Amino acid sequence: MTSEGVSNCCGEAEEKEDDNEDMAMGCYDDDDDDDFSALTEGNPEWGSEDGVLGFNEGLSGEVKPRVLLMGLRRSGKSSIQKVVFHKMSPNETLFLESTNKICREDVSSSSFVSFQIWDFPGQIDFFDPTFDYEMIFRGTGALIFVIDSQDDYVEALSRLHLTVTRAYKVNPDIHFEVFIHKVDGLSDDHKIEKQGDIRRRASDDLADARLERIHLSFYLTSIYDHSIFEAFSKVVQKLIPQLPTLENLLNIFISNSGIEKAFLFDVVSKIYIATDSSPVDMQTYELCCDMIDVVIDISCIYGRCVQLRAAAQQSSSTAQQSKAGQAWPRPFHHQPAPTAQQSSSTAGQAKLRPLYHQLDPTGQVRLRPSTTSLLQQAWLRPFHHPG
Ligand SMILES: Nc1nc2c(ncn2[C@@H]2O[C@H](COP(=O)(O)OP(=O)(O)OP(=O)(O)O)[C@@H](O)[C@H]2O)c(=O)[nH]1
Repeated sequence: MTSEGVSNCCGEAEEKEDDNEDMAMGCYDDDDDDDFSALTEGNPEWGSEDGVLGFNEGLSGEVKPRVLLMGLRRSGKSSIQKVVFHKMSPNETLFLESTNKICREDVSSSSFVSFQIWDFPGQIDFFDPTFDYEMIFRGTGALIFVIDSQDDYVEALSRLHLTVTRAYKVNPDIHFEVFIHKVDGLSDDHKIEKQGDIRRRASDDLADARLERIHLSFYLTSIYDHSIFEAFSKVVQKLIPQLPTLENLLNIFISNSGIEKAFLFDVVSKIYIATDSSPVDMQTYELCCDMIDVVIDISCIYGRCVQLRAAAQQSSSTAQQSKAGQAWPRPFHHQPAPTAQQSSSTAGQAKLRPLYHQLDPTGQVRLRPSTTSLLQQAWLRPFHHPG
């Protein structure tokens, strides 16, 4: 399953010309001028009367569930969005500027994966009377509240409580997801301890407000490993009404094929939208993610990939190659020159870079070290034909 549509909130637009893949970028930047005032009632503090959204669009087209990313400033909201949906490398998030307006992103990977992500500025006070939070929460499927685990989380917890209780009153069907984020800096014991403490305090706050019925799900996440993809997978799965059917099909698939574990992946984001009912082992998930990279790398070498040269232009100035990554050097001659639109699509290049980032200035295709090592492992392993 490949991603057809992902929209970018930062004014970049890309179109991928491929038979089956279109990436439509919807932008909510200074150029848009729509109904955002309906939300903010013209409050310029939100920085977006020229910004973000068409709230009437539900009337004209399909209504997609919303996934809201909320939390205090610098908790990591935009980084999560960029790493998961734009393939930004985690280190690049160090240079992200603070978000000062709501950004909406359409993710339309397939008929199963279709939602909008709204990234809220940390400093936004959406309970200001001039801010129509009811309108936001009404169409929301999941609210992800991001807590920086490396910071003092007392303020974050009171903000979480306020957000959840308000949202629940407007829409009790929202799934409340708490990402205890940036856990890469913590030891395993410390992670568990933090999670327990945050869970206990959040539950106590809800109990004090006699709102025990609100269910919060907690995840330990970091953009520096696969935990953020796993957590997002679980969030997205809750928005897929066909999930039980998909799980059943995967159960049937593994019981009839002898395969140990099956995931149904959205290839580009590496979110898995369903798996069979056996428990998910993180290492298996990571291995599958790496194998997807291998397949993409190889299909990029042998498949039809009109944007490769555009990616090469981007990569040639940035790629730092390690010796281990120089497997399969291969001259690259047959790609058509990019159209003006393609070559101007910096968003497209950014997205392609992690997938194809192994093109050097001379046009040699080079695989990522992880791809090379996986291929080596696969080739060194004895092959037993089932027959
Ligand atoms: N160590 C670590 N740092 C992270 C992680 N995720 C994000 N960061 C860093 O946290 C800082 C803030 O990230 P942002 O994504 O800009 O935070 P934000 O919540 O969108 O901030 P606002 O736009 O101000 O609301 C950046 O320097 C990121 O590199 C993580 O998983 N681990």
